Amino acid sequence: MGKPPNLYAFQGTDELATSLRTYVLDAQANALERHNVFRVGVSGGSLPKVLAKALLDTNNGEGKPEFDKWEIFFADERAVPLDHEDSNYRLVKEEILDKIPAELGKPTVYPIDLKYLDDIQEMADQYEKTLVGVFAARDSVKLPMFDLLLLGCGPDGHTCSLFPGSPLLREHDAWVLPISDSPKPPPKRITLSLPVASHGIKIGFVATGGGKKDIMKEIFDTEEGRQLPCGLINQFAQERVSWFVDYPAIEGVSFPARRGSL
Ligand SMILES: O=C1O[C@H](COP(=O)(O)O)[C@@H](O)[C@H](O)[C@H]1O
Repeated sequence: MGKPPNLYAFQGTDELATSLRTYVLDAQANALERHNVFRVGVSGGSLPKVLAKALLDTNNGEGKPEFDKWEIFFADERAVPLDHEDSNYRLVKEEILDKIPAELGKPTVYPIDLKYLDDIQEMADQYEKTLVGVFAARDSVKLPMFDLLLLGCGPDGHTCSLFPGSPLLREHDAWVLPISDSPKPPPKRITLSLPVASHGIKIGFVATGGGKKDIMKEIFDTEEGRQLPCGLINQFAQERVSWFVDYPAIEGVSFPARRGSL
């Protein structure tokens, strides 16, 4: 039995962003030492804004993101054009990519292939092929191992586009899955599978605001919550998981949180 996930709580998003920066830069340093590249999977939703605060404040602490060594993948993506308001790529581009100061370099980004907007099975297969190309042949690597996965938590406990009760949660072979009936619009999406989403060297969740407190209590304090997608990642990845939350998001949560620092 491994150690439980880490739950770090902060007064507000400024403090949260400062610690998230330290966490990301630490993951970057480890990755660059290991293989001179930093492979990161990111989510959409509320995450990119907080991540931008963490990464783009050039006056914030020691160390800097070395973006020219970053390879950015999408933990999930909606089957829409890249400039569509629902696109996770658009969100990450507008919040982060477009604002990276030139001296920090440019990351390599892997968006979905728009050729397959009408065939999400093919879109998922192609994104999986992209991962295979980067993480080495599927036969030799059972699962791709991201250096860092940065995930969100929906108010129903979903993460990536893995929703509570979805049959996709039982998929153990594919790396990337299509979903055509997402309960949250838009319905057509692709997502990393649960085994891949649980397999990062580090997995950081960000959840902020009082709107998340009920689901945080469920995930951390109840047996049913441990079966929700976020709870399953907590179970599978244990101490490789770190949650970055603000105080309103854990109001009433009994699971011990470390407050104010990493
Ligand atoms: O639909 C999605 O929702 C989740 C959670 O979003 P949040 O706004 O509650 O943080 C997000 O992580 C995922 O990437 C997105 O496609």
